[in-house]
Amino acid sequence: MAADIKHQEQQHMDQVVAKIKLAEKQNQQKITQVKHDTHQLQQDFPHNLRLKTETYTGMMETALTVRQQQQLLTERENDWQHAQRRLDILAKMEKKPYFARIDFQETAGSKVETIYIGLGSFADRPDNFLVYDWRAPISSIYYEGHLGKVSYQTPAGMQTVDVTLKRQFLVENGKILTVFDTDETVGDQMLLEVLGENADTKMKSIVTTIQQEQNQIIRDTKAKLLFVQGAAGSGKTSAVLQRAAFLLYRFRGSLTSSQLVLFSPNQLFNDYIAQVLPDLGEQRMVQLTYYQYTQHRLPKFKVETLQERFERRLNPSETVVNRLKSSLAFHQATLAYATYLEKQGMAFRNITAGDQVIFSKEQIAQIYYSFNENYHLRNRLDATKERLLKRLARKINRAAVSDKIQKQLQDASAEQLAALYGDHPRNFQNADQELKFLGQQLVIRSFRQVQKQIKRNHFINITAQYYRFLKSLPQLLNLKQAGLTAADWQDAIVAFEKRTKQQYLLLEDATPYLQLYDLITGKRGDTEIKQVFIDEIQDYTPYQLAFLQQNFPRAHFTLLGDLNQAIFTKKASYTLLNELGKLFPAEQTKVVQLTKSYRSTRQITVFSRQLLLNGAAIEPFDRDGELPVVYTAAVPKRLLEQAVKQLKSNQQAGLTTAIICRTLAQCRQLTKELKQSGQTVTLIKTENQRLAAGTIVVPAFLAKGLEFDAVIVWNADAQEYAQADQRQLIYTICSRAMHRLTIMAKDKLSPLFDRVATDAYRLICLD
Ligand SMILES: Nc1ncnc2c1ncn2[C@@H]1O[C@H](COP(=O)(O)OP(=O)(O)OP(=O)(O)O)[C@@H](O)[C@H]1O
Repeated sequence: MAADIKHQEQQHMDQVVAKIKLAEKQNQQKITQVKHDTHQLQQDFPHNLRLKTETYTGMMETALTVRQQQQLLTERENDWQHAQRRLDILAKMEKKPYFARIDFQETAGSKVETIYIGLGSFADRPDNFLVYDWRAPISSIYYEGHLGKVSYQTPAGMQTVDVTLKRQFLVENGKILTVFDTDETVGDQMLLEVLGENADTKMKSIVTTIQQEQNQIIRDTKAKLLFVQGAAGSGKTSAVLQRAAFLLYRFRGSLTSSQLVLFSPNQLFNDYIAQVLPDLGEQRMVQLTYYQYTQHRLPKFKVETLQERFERRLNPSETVVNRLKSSLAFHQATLAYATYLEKQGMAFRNITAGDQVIFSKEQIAQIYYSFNENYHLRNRLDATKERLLKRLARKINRAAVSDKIQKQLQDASAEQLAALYGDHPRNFQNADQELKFLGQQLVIRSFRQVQKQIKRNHFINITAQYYRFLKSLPQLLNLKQAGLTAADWQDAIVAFEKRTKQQYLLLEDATPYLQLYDLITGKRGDTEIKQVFIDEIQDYTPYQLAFLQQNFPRAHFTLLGDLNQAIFTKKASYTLLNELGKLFPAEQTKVVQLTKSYRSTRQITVFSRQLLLNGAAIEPFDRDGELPVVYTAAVPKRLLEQAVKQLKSNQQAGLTTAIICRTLAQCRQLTKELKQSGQTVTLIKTENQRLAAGTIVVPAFLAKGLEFDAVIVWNADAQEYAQADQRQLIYTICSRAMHRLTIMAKDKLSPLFDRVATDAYRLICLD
């Protein structure tokens, strides 16, 4: 019976594949035709073009012809790109035309309809869809429910159908390997197959096995803020990438991938996920890290790096200062300070030429505050610039006829004078006019730098301004309420001053600094960006989110995170959700929880969730594996020997291993030792590296968001992980493992593991 079904389905697939191949051929012909047309257009163009430059109408005519030619070429180019993209999708579909079949009835007694769902849609004639795109409204029923009545969203409203069959296929190269008939949303069996595979260095799309709750994230089009809190490995990153692909499809014609931005935890991660959108047949979107976003706008500073942020140890008062600078209250204070600056308190720099002061800071301040109260900071700055440029022009005119300049002109050589004339026609009314003109040219040259300083806002001093803001803070908010004394705050200001002298900015200062800068210069947000996705949101501060919201005023935000993996913001992350409520109105916010973890085997998830104080809600996916193993030894050499053995055993099982240490220094040390023992390992030192194949040694802060077949947690002892706030870190590290987890500790395992039941792992003492 099953064999019959498989046979029939294969026959159907063969027919579809044949039609896809035909379409590929036609597409290829179209591409060849477009290429030929383009080539022809370019060749013929010089012959068809008659340059008419004598008269104005002639010139206009020529310009018009050139424009038409450009338009034709652009059209061809678009046709070509479109056909090429279609061809790419067809080539993929030829190998795997679809992965599911659904039979359903629209109303009781009506004809049973059958649809097939694949990576893209395919019709052999208009409206005769042999395959539906996974993002089409009707495809939603595959992801949304069991057999029986299922509702799905269409542009015209909700539709309900009666699903009578749900069939999934595992396909390779046009051949059906397995057929699953299921009553599940997306059957566990199929998921098991997919999850049992070994990891690649690139993330894969989950299009065939998207789960119901993930589908809600992917297909939401209403929320202005979509907040996803999900356990490690629950598919947040996967869902957001599918979501990007979905939105591009749903709003095709009005949304392009350049209007999407993804903020990711580090560059390594960008490399890891880079292939998903292209695999789904879409173009890549802009991906960047928050560090890149700020550092690029602060070229004169060295902004704190990920590693520095992670390894920096804060004393109690620094922790409170850090929390304050990260808060929405501090953001409010920045806005309030900007309002105050409309009346007084702006810090200016002299405008100079060499050592001569052209406009003093007092003069500039006087101009800046001379405008009436309707002028806000942006207009004030623009009006000041305008006034300064006018005054500069007057200065130039006066100086042009001064004795000093006229004397210089008399001494000038013929070449120098020719340079001053430039292209200007030499039809002056009289000699005075001519000398004035030459004088102006001479002065303009020496004042060019001054003009630049004015135009580029060099007369405003942002560092001094930010410093003044910090000093004014006690008037803007209640320090005591924030848990700080005046003396603590004073210390923080001194520390800031010291750092800025070395051109160094902590990440906690970088954002307020930029925010103040933007308020003063009136920088407008980027209205082109329509969707902002932020992964690992727990590592962002409320201040940063407020800043991003201002920078992308038209965008919808999708924020994904796991408060249990807050390895940078630690406890502070728990206030994030609260603070978010202040940024986005509740009626435009949707919160989705993902509790099932797909990445790891049941044993690994059960083990790692016990590391958390509130991990009980995390549901393991029922995929069986080995118990995690913990090795302890008093002699470090024993652990190293065991690590080498473990690497070999992992390799034999076909598993790629990542050894994760807490710090980069430990990674370096371990890499050295492993290499001395003859192991081939790659040390991941920076996020700018590529994820190499084979064993890697990687510090915890770079392993964020990634996953590996096997993980070895190095130095998991009491010395290394002693503090309560490292609980999230150790959870993050352990939850990177898909199939096998090994933990190595010198002497005694860290007390952070005390909560884990002893039957959740095997403990082996190597002494
Ligand atoms: N519906 C699904 N079908 C198949 N695989 C899935 C599905 N959902 C998640 N996975 C797999 O689970 C693993 C974890 O997914 P992902 O990295 O998206 O989770 P995450 O929530 O972002 O994790 P973390 O917070 O730990 O970084 C990936 O290998 C992904 O392919």
